[in-house]
Amino acid sequence: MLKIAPSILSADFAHLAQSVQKVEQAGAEYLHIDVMDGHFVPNITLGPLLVKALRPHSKMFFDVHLMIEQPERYIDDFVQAGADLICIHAEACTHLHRCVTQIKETGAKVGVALNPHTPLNVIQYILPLLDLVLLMTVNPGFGGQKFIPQVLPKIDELSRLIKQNGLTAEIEVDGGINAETAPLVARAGARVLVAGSAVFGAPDPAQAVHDIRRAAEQATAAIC
Ligand SMILES: O=C(CO)[C@@H](O)[C@H](O)COP(=O)(O)O
Ligand SMILES: [Fe+2]
Repeated sequence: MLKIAPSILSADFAHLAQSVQKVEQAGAEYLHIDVMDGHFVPNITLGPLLVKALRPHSKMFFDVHLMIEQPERYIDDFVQAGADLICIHAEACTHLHRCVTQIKETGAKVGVALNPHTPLNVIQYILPLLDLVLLMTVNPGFGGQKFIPQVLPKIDELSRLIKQNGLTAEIEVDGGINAETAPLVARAGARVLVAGSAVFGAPDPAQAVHDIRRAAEQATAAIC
């Protein structure tokens, strides 16, 4: 089943709880929370305190995307704050397997994110441990960037790898996803679609969630 994950990076931070409730009522399954440290990426966003503040306002699955160096320092804090899944960047971890294991031991789900240029083989041997692989379709750091189409064959390759090996990891895509690009990534095999500016920058965020889902579902229905 296809899941829509609005990214709060493009939401109105002064009215965050209301913005989150709008997309939850529209049926979005995941809430994508972008954490940036000003080192791994040039931008700085938010920390566990904000996740904790939002938690009582939503039953959505909190998908926390850590764009931070040495994420092992903050995993426990984000899980205690209410994260359901922690996604770390392969490029930000010297000991990726150790970080993945640390997340699993908290009881949270675990994801690994790959930048557009990073090959799939960096996660080849730990793929069976993962609940989710996040393929970045922009260079991380900012919302509102243009989709990078060169990632499409990578989505397709990962999708085949997961199927061929009988694995269960979900493929998430993040960056430049809207009703035009959603069909492309869904056709390639992505099943969790992050959308920030296309949802929270739209005049009607609830309608935007429906439009992205419909566009992706029509594309996958056409394959079957
Ligand atoms: O992780 C990131 C950016 O680094 C994303 O989650 C963005 O928030 C997506 O924003 P849009 O490209 O959908 O506007
Ligand atoms: Fe993200």
